[in-house]
Amino acid sequence: MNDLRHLLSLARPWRWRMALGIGLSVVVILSNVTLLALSGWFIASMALAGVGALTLEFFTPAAAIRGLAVLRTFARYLERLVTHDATLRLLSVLRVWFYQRLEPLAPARLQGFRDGDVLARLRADIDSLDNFYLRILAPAIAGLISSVAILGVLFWFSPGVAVIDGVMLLLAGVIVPLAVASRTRASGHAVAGLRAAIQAASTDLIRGLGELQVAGAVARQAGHLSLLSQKLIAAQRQQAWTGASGSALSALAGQLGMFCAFILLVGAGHAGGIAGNDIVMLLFAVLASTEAVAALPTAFAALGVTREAARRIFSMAELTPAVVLPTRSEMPATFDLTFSAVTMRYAPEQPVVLDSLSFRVAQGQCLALLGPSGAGKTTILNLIQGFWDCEKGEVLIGGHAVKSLSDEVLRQIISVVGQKTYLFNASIRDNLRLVSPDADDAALWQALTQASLAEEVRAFPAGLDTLVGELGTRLSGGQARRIAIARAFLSHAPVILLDEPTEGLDATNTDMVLNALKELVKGKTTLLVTHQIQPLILADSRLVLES
Ligand SMILES: Nc1ncnc2c1ncn2[C@@H]1O[C@H](COP(=O)(O)OP(=O)(O)OP(=O)(O)O)[C@@H](O)[C@H]1O
Repeated sequence: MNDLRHLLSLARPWRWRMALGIGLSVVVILSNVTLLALSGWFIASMALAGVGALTLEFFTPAAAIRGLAVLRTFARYLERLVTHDATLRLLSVLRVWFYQRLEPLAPARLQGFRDGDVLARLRADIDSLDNFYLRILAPAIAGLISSVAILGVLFWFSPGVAVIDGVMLLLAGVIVPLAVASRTRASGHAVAGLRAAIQAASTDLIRGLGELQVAGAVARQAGHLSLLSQKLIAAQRQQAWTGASGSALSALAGQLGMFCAFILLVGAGHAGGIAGNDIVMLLFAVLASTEAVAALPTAFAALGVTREAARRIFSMAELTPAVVLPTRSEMPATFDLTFSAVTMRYAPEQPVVLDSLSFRVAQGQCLALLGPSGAGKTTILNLIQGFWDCEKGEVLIGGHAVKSLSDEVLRQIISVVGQKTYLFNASIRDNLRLVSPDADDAALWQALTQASLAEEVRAFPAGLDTLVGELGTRLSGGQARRIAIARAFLSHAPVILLDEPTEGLDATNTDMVLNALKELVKGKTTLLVTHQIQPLILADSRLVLES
């Protein structure tokens, strides 16, 4: 329930809009009940007037019936407009709010989650929260207010009928929905979990299709996905069945209430306590009053999914980032890089990766980091980028501790060229503008020339508009690497981190990349991680780490 309360606190800015939606729902329910009751009364009165048992002025009730029909249609339209508007506004803000909380968690805190799972939280779980106000909170509050109003009016006519209707509303609007919610709690958890598992398995299937095909494992992965889908269908079917059974029970309670009221009212009618047309009106009112609570059983069937979705979102959003960087900081005046007695481990129970490591890279110099696999070279790059914090010691840029610099400053002063450059499925222009959104074509061509890529891009029919494909699959490995170098030129970052910049490239591409990097690192403080010999021509000095 805490998660749902948290959700409500995020919805505070729209509380008046939400209250208006609930108010309009009450108007719809009450106009419907009144319309049916008044129509029943009117028809019965007309019949009695027809046999001369009653004289009737029929203009006023006929006009009221027309007025109520118009009111209920108009109020229903407005209610849909206002409640959906409030819900969509809440969801859009929630998505941005969640993304803003995710960003500082990457990459350190998100490594324990599968990509598909994070995506499912951002998309499907947030979508599930539309149930909360639209299908659960608003109908429940509107149902409560309308029920009290209906029972008040019934009590004025006949306390006995009010008691019968009260019991019926309690049964249909409280007991049945609560029973439905408790029966669907487990399947609700399962639905949210299975949706995330399906998202993760589909991501694996699409991303690893090449490997799966080579290993002949596509059918196995597809079978796993199909199994998860069947489980999801079974869980959703169970929810739908329970919700539908709840609705049937609620409707039955309504009919039962009307039957009991009928027996009571016919008895009262015989005793002369109540007129025939009023009996019909009250019976119709009892029957129509089920509308106040009719939506609740199916709504409460969705409560489990909604609660689980809220739990999954808030439990991730409440994680503390591995490093909390300040929101603002000054820009260092110089850009030398210092590790001062740095001791680092990834978790308290894990072994030490760096043990009292100290070194300094003077501004404009390039230091090559060498050492066996697992010695901690990538860890050093992670610390400089502010992705992780060290246990002891300090990492400084221009005399400022990295963790005292804001995220914005760090991203401005550091540029990374690694073997795994993420390219978006967009044009070359858009991929370059990622680091410099305002760069014009002249600046982009200059960066491409500096990265030794301009000639090849000119040769593409679409030039800068060439689409690079998913993860840059339409470019060669060397071209993708040189896009990363062009980005580094565009960013003008004074600190360059090179992580295996020529790994996996053939001799020609290695030469081209190294020529571009020679230009890039001129005058910049550079840290080069490599297992290869050729990139060492970039380095002014070397540091060999022991395993
Ligand atoms: N995110 C992480 N969580 C936990 N342990 C990690 C993490 N990243 C690296 N390690 C561990 O830290 C140690 C150093 O890893 P690191 O990647 O820094 O080595 P490396 O020198 O860059 O290796 P390689 O040359 O193979 O890339 C390894 O034992 C590794 O298992």
